[in-house]
Amino acid sequence: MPDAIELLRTRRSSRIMDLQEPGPSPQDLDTILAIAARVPDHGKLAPWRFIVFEGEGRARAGEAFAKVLAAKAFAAKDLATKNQDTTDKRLDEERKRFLRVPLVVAVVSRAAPHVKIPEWEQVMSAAACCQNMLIAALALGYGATWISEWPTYDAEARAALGLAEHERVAGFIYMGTAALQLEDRPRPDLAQIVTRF
Ligand SMILES: Cc1cc2nc3c(=O)[nH]c(=O)nc-3n(C[C@H](O)[C@H](O)[C@H](O)COP(=O)(O)O)c2cc1C
Repeated sequence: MPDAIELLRTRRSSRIMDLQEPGPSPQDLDTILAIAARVPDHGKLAPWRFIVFEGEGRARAGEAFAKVLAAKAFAAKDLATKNQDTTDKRLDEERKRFLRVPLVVAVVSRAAPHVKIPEWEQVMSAAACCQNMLIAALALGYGATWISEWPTYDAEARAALGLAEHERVAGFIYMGTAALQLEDRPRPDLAQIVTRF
C-alpha cells in the first residue's frame, strides 16, 4: 500500500491505450466505488450516481454511441456525401469506445435546484467523486484516467446511456492495469496560483 502523500504527490493519469487487462476485481471495484461516494456533499444529497461498464456492457454502450452517431450522420446527409468506408470505420471506432479498456465508470451528476444547497456545490461534489475514484484505483495498483469525449456533451448519447435530461456526465473514469507509467507533465508553479490575502 503506497504512502498516501507519496501517492498524491506523484500520481498521474494513464493514457487510454496503456490501460490493459486486468481491470479492477469485483472486490476492488466495490472499494473504488465506496471511496468515490465518500466525498464532501453539502446537505447529504448524494447528487451523483455511478454507471459501471464492464464485460459486454462496454460493447452495448459502443453500439448505442454508434447508433446515435449514425442517426446524426443520416440527418446531416453525411452518408450520401462521405465515403462509406470512412463512415463504417468511424462507427466501428464508436463500437469500441469503451472496449479500449477493461472497465469504465460514468460519474453522473444529478445536480438540481434545491431550496438550500446551490447547484454549483452539487456539481463540484460530482467532480470530487471522479478524483476520489482515480486516486482509489491508483492506490489499489491500477491505472486510471478521467475522460469526457463527445458523449459527455451530446444529449442523445447521454440518453442512450440512461441519463435523465437534467443529468450530466461529470466524467468517464477509464480503468485498467497501466502498461506504462508516464513521466510527469509540467505542473503549475505555486507562485503563479497561490496568493496570500
Ligand atoms: C473533466 C475532465 C475531462 C477530461 N477529458 C479528457 C478527454 O476527453 N481526453 C483526454 O485525453 N483527457 C481528458 N482529460 C485530461 C485527463 O484526465 C488528465 O487530466 C490528463 O491526462 C493529465 O492528468 P494527470 O495530471 O492526472 O496525469 C480530462 C480532464 C478532466 C478534469
